[in-house]
Amino acid sequence: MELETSVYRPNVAVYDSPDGVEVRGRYDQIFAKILTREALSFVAELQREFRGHVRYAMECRKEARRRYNSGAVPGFDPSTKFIRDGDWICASVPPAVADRRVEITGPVERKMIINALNSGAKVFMADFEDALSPSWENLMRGHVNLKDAVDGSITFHDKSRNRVYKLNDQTAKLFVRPRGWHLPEAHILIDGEPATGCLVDFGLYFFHNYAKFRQTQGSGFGPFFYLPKMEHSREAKIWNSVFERAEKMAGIERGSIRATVLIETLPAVFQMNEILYELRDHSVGLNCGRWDYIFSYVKTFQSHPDRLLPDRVLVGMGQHFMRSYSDLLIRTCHKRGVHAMGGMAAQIPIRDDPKANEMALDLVRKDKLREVRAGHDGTWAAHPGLIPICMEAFTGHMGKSPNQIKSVKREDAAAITEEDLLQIPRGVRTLEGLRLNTRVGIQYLAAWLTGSGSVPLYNLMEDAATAEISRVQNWQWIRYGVELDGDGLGVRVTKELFGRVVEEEMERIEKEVGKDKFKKGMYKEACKMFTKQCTAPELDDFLTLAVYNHIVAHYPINNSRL
Ligand SMILES: CC(=O)SCCNC(=O)CCNC(=O)[C@H](O)C(C)(C)COP(=O)(O)OP(=O)(O)OC[C@H]1O[C@@H](n2cnc3c(N)ncnc32)[C@H](O)[C@@H]1OP(=O)(O)O
Ligand SMILES: O=CC(=O)O
Ligand SMILES: [Mg+2]
Repeated sequence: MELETSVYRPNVAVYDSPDGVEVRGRYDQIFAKILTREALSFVAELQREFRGHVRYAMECRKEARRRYNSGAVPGFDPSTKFIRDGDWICASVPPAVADRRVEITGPVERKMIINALNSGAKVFMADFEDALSPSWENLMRGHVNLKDAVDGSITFHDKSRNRVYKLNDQTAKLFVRPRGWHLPEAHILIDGEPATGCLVDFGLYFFHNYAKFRQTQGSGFGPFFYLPKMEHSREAKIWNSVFERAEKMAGIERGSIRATVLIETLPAVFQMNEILYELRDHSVGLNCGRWDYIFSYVKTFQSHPDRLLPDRVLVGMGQHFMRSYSDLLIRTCHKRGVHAMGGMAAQIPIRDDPKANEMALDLVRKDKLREVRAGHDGTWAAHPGLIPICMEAFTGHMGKSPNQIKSVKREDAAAITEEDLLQIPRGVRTLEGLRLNTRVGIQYLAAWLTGSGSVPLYNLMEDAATAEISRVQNWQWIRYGVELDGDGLGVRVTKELFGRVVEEEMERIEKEVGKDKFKKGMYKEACKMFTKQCTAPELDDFLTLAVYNHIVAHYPINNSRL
């Protein structure tokens, strides 16, 4: 089916909502096929059953933040030692996803979905999170696209190239990543309050696709999910209960739904066993979400001036704390019988410069070789052009074995300590680092405000996680007036210096993107928001949460039942 959402006209129709559910997003006949009374009822049931648990989990996050802000550091929880020491394993891996050596990720856009499913990767992670700006239009089109993808009917006509896209016979297995627990969905009110974003994402996708998915993609299992940004196993426990609730509603066997949890917050690295334990009937492993993990390191230590990060470009997987995290994740997953997935290299192919392209591809190759040699079972690719390199690295090492779960135990990683996981990253802090964070942060935010959640900037993939690093690093350097190395040697980062950098970088952005695009885009608004965030007395928890209201578009006429 070709997706043609209706052109805008004043709302005269409304969604058929159950009691207590109010849809405040634009009405569209195509969206109405997703927002059915039955699907909305299911979302409302999830919201009503779990909202208290979610609220409590978010309060616990705040409480932990207060402790870290008073000088505490995260560590292993003595009260759950029995789980870490126990001999349990997770449910066995569904055959359909035993081999996940290369996974491509991308937002839930129509053409991207088709390209990703056809890309030759083993898995496609369709993203409602880091790679998506969660506007009503993006979210609802995303659901329409996924439904068409699961039933195999998805097509896309690129009119500018007169090219029609459709699915190949062989496609990647689909995983869906709902938003994190912290994000609301302001266009759907349940009992007068915005719904929890991830329950909307999960609920609508599950409701419409579970049957077809299990038949065509999961060989009796599924649907499959990626779960982002958790900080504690109590959050995994909520997901486990959500899955059980969904399985019951659908009348399918317990343990059908499977999910990989991203370990992408610093507190969560101390909870990996506990997270797997909570999800042991629904787990297909853990993944190293390296970009949010770096962001979380800064956020966790926002009140620890002795733990400042060096330039963003220097915080790679070679840093001791990052290597320790990846090694311990591999050991933990393999001990529990599940996949230990690697992460995303930020380099993307560079079309117009063969030499720079070769250098970028070489960096990706090295990153993937490091991952497979360490014992990871698969990795992420940001772009179809990187899949052959990732495949070569993993297949070169694993051969025909679908994964390394049984063959690489990494017993040596049992010696990794709290100190290893928290070790301060080494490197210089430079004016160029401050400039790059600023230039990238503003351009990313401008894109996000206009509907794009992942963009190429300076030949790298930028999404919400990488933009967060830019924001919090600037905040930290300004807050503690760090002394710069390199060109800015001896100069301290102050609000005044940052103000000058912002002005100069805005001029540079205007030159680079051209006056016309600069004027039409939301660069000035983005600059204002980014500057405010970097200079705020208190660090905001999430950039995308702080600016979310700017992409909310309510249609009150929807409610008048004309
Ligand atoms: C930190 C994390 O959370 S990582 C996970 C979240 N981030 C992501 O998923 C990022 C995914 N990647 C992307 O969004 C894109 O690759 C970008 C924005 C980085 C670069 O996009 P572009 O500049 O448009 O790439 P480019 O022009 O080279 O694309 C060439 C072709 O590849 C396709 N393509 C690019 N990336 C992807 C992808 N990830 N999935 C599917 N297709 C893709 C394009 O659609 C295009 O197709 P076409 O030739 O049929 O028109
Ligand atoms: O979601 C992935 C990350 O690196 O962040
Ligand atoms: Mg992430």
